[in-house]
Amino acid sequence: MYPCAPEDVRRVACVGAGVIGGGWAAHFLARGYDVTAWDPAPDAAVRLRRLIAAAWPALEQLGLADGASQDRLTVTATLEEAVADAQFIQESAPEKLGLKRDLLARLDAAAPAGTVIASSTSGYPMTDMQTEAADPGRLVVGHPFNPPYLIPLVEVVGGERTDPAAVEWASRFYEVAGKSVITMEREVPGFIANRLQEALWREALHMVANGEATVAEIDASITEGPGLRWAVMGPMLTFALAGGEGGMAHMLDHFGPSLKSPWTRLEAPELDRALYDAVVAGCDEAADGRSIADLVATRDRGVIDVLRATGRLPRTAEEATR
Ligand SMILES: NC(=O)C1=CN([C@@H]2O[C@H](COP(=O)(O)OP(=O)(O)OC[C@H]3O[C@@H](n4cnc5c(N)ncnc54)[C@H](O)[C@@H]3O)[C@@H](O)[C@H]2O)C=CC1
Ligand SMILES: C[N+](C)(C)CC(=O)CC(=O)[O-]
Repeated sequence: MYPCAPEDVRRVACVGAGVIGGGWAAHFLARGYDVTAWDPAPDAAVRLRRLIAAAWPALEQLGLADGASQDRLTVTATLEEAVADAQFIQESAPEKLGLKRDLLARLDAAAPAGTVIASSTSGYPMTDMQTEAADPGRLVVGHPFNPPYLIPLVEVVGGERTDPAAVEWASRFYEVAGKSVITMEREVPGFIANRLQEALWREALHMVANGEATVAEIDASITEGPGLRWAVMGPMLTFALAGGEGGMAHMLDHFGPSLKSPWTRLEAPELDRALYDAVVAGCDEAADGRSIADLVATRDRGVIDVLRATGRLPRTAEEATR
């Protein structure tokens, strides 16, 4: 049914080549795949090659697969050419439901029979996106994190009409391609990680809107605080340690009653013009004159340092050869 086993994939198509599609293309190239890409924007090829070139130093530090090369990228003139021989397709077009529905149906019509098609959507359930496709069984969500070439996690989930075997195939493929995979049994709004991030972001926006904290204070509260722990242990195990020898049970007995109010207090904030402007201005101030390219390079260096420090990457040349 599938064109090949996940282990035998050689050609991947990336459709939509902005921040995320470009990041996926960089990741797949670094893993030694041939990548075809299509994006309707007139300047897409130039932007894509620039993004991949900027990511490449970080990818070299992570370690390139044998034969990996930026030259294995082909940017095609049409969507049909991009997917004609693809053994896996990653869709990363704008987050608009109608566009995703039409595009996934078009990809389904053009792709070789059985090729799995994954959407990078950061929130739409596949059930809502697969409505127009003739073969919805091969459509899955493969939700990455920015940048996909550095952040290991991808959340995989199907829709009501997805064949569970396609979810399994996609999860295995991502693993082979070097990702850390969470395969979800059922659709959940925002998947897992974005649901958590959205809760944090909702509170952050409320604090900016109410003048309770600045953008800089919000960022520092995470990078100087819980963010340091979260790269090592998730929020659950981290809080279990807050209970001392009594672990999570003591933590819940001790703090549960006092936490009930903050859990239920706030609705989504109104993203009005004043809040929009305050968040944008706060981020400009936090960037302190650094360009987006400078910030990307700083983030990439920092994430690699964290991956090394937490043992996900070798710390020294000696460790790398062990
Ligand atoms: N930016 C982020 O942090 C993350 C985004 N995502 C998801 O990835 C997807 C892409 O988002 P970004 O890369 O951030 O957006 P982006 O705006 O950077 O890139 C979107 C690209 O799609 C192209 N495009 C427009 N119409 C298209 C069409 N009909 N077919 C194919 N391509 C088309 C645009 O020219 C553009 O290059 C979205 O579904 C988003 O939710 C997922 C995880 C993180
Ligand atoms: C902002 N975002 C919702 C598009 C973020 C994601 O979907 C994942 C990420 O990179 O944090």
